[in-house]
Amino acid sequence: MSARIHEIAKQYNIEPKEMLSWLKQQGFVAADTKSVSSTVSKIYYDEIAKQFAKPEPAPVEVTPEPAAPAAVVEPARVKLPAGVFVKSAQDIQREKDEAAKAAAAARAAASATVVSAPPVVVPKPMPAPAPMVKSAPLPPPPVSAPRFAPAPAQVAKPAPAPMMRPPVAPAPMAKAPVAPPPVPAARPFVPPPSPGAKPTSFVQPSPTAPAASSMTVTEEGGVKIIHLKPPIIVRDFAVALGLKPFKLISELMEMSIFASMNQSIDEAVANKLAEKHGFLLDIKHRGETQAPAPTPEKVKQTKEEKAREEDLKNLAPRPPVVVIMGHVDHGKTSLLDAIRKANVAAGEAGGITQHIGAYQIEHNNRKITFLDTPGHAAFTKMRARGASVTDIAVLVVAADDGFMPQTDEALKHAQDAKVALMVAVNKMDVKGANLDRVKQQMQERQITPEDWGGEIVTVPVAAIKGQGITELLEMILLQADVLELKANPKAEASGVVVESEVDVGRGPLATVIVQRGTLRVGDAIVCGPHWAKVRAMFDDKGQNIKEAPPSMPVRVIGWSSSPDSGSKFMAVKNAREAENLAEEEEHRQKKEAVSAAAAPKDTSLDALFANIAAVQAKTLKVVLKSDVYGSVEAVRNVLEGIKSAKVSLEVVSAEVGIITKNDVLMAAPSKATIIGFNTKQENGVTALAKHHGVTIESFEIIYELGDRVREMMADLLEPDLKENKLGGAEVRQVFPVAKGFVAGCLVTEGKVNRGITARVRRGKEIMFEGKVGTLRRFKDDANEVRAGLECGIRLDGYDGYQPGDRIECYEIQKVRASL
Ligand SMILES: Nc1nc2c(ncn2[C@@H]2O[C@H](COP(=O)(O)OP(=O)(O)OP(=O)(O)O)[C@@H](O)[C@H]2O)c(=O)[nH]1
Repeated sequence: MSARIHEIAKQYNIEPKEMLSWLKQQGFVAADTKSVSSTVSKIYYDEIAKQFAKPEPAPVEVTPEPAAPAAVVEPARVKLPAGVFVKSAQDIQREKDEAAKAAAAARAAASATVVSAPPVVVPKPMPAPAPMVKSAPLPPPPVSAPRFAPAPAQVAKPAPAPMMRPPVAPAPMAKAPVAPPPVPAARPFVPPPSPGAKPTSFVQPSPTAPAASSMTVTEEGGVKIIHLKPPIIVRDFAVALGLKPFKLISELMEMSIFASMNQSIDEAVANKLAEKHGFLLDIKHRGETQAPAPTPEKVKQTKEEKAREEDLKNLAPRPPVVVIMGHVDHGKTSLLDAIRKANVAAGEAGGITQHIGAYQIEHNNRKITFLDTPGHAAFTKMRARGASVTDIAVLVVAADDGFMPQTDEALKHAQDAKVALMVAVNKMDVKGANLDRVKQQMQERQITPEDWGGEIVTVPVAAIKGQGITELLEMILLQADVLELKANPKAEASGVVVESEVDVGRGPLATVIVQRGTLRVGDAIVCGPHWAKVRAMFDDKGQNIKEAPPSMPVRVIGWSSSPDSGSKFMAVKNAREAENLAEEEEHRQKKEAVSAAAAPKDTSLDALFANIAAVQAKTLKVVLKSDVYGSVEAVRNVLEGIKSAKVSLEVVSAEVGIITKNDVLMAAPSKATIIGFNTKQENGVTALAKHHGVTIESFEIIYELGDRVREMMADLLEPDLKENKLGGAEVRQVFPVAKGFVAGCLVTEGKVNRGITARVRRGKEIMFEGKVGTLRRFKDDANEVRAGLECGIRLDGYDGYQPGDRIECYEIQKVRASL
């Protein structure tokens, strides 16, 4: 609703032009307004009233009411100039309602700051506003509406509601409880066009509202942060909070804070509101340098710090994870078996032992986890992937053999991995067992046994007889105590994949060891480019379990594909997130592979020749299949260990599973050999392989596999020729015969055969090489003449024998070339 300028001017007895120019000056009408018939928005009525109302008693009177806060202007009690303004009954009712609402709000404002309000408010029109303190004891009287009530009839619905003013704003009409400072009537009203200065503007945006503030909202680690600089303007703040400004205003009112859309609120209030709506405030004051936005690393670091703090609160002891390493045949497997048999965890007896890559036993009511893939291949592979699942390494040394090359290798791996080391001297029962010699060797390697003044716990055992097992386990537990192994079982699960395989019925399976948190059926986990929704979990006895706490090895079902042993896994929010993360990782790996392939190549001549040589070099191509992922890795390691300058080895594929017809079809074009390790063949594979000329070799012992592959590689080379001496004879006489001459000889070594290759040697010089065409014993032909006997020998095509010559008989053997 609005009134025309001349009408307003008339009301205040002011020249319309004067009124127009003042309105323009205040920005209440457009600067180019020329006509006094133009209208003025009712939102300015209050300001106009403040400026032009006379100090004399107003034509509007509000009957004072004893309950001051309810200083509601009863329209019925307002004396209106007769005949000027006509209101319908509904209008009056509405005005009543609105007035009541405003009064209620005003009461709330007053009650927030005032204990008892003065009983009466006489809304005398004050010529100029006496700025009210924030704790204005009285709600502002409904001045503006009654003032404009006499406005011309075309103001169909005059601004009726006596709006309460925000306590922070000047309360122009409210009588101060003490004495309102006398204000000169003509004092010009200088309302800053700023929003906060317009007491009634809190429900109407001011035309001169400040430009949109620089509030920005960011999200870091799931927390929404509003970055802003004061002043905190209600409207902008509402936008940042995602609220309608009116909603925020009403929330402010609930807090007894009355602010218009364009007013500012203080930081404490903003903080409370932000908190209520789940935001954090980042307030930058002037002069403060804007802190750089946190980097993803920073966010990650903060998250990790949080996780660490969380862990510290919930740390609980966890069982040690032990690996057994040592030289071949020193008894690693026997020791693992002995430990397992002797110490089945209570209540688990009767379960069927499953090889899942790790098992857990109980000793003295405490659990110990053993990785049951003996040897260091799996261990090193895990380390290569950055996984350090092992706490203690037990180095097995046979008491009769002592330290051997692989013992040293295993020792180096354990030391590199910085795991706690213990030595089990095995085979103490065999003849020739020498514990002291082993200890001596330990000392030489700077791993002095405890009882020799060093730090390395050394336990003599006889795995095959089960002797010393208890002591070994006790020592392991003692070592675990020293290490103070702890983990937070309450965290989200994370850990390491120990082994994986593909089961025909159940799909990919993987044994994992939880390192932190507890893994539960139903959890979603991600492991590099693989993910799983845990459908079921089994322990090493094949028993179904629902939860796996830290250090517990479990076989997990529900994988999208076979994860790599040694890779780390972690639980995430849900399957969708797991799948997304796995996809991202797959994409990243592919990209990495593509960019590596596209990397500039060495184009030097040397490189060119090296390439030509490489092309010419023979290559043995291998398609590898194995029962479990751990074995694939182990076999691959063995194969990669075969080095040759003459033949190279190319593993076309290395997968878990049985040998299938597909493998044959894949191997055929590249003439690859299929190598199976501990795995079977699909029906019909043999026939298909024969048809395509594909060789399949199966092994159960890894060293045999290595040897055979070496042979196959060597077979690709041209064989080496080796002379095999069969016999020798000395020429004593030369006899003429019909066709030439025969050498009369004494066989001095081996034997001489007819048809064999021989050479005639005179001193160091070879006179002739050819076949033995004639071999006679006396006058008879002979096939073979042995050492010590005389005979006649003639080589086809040669007659130049002389007494004293030597006839050497030999054969050329083809032997496999060496790599
Ligand atoms: N007398 C005796 N023989 C043992 C003992 N421990 C193991 N053996 C024998 O030593 C041989 C090798 O034992 P394994 O347990 O297979 O040794 P390993 O280190 O696992 O061997 P690889 O798996 O080939 O590396 C087997 O014939 C065992 O019977 C022991 O305490 N006393």
